[in-house]
Amino acid sequence: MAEPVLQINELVKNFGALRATDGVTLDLRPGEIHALIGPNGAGKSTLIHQICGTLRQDSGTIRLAGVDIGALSTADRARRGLGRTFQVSSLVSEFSALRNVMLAVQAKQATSFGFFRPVMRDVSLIEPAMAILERLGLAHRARLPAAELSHGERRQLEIAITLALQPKAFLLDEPMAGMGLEGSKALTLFLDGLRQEAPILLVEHDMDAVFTLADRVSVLVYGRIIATGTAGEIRRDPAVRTAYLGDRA
Ligand SMILES: Nc1ncnc2c1ncn2[C@@H]1O[C@H](COP(=O)(O)OP(=O)(O)OP(=O)(O)O)[C@@H](O)[C@H]1O
Repeated sequence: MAEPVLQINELVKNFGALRATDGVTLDLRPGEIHALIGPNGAGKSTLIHQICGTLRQDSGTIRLAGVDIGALSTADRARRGLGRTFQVSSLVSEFSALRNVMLAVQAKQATSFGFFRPVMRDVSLIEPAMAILERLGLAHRARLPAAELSHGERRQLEIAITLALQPKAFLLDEPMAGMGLEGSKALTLFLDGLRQEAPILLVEHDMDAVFTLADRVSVLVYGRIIATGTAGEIRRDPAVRTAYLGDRA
């Protein structure tokens, strides 16, 4: 079996007496979408925060492409190839959609080549940034300030920015939230192709998207993974049905 791109081992995080993640072990293999589901308060966000470094784990390890990143800053983890979208927007709202993506393209070039140039004067950033906006169906909105985009378009723009950074693994935290039916369908189709570029750890409440996309699903309940398997296996798992899915399976 291929080496995992991301390997999380026995991760623990306590908030006082509450154990929010309780020995979580999971991996992300090349080319896959691994969905993480579970009820509200199960510890999904806490886990994502630990992987990307905004929260430090109490114990356990996080390896990206074989390297232990568990003690690195958030920025260093991103530089090493952890591509994360946030539940809370990371866009510069007064900048155009295009300029937001150009900044990300430039940030990637700067880590690769070690220098910065003024963004808007750098025409070499426009073409790759426009190509990414086109892939997300946002090219026609390129010149609008991010603040004027719809909620769904801003979520897509965040993915565009993450894509521009050419990560080794994507961490997508509820990308379908607030997207509407058509938006969710389009994003599902897009994510289906995105896994070829880098594997995706997908935290998502939209079960249609999860069961359509995920190669594997892990179910987190009270900070522990109670099952990992294919969509079919998870749907049939009696413990999962009791703890979470019920008649949604
Ligand atoms: N900073 C914090 N301090 C104290 N408790 C926290 C903190 N962050 C999260 N928790 C608690 O940890 C548990 C896990 O919360 P978390 O937000 O990770 O769950 P979640 O699965 O992401 O939920 P949701 O699906 O609602 O986003 C909850 O009981 C929550 O109240």
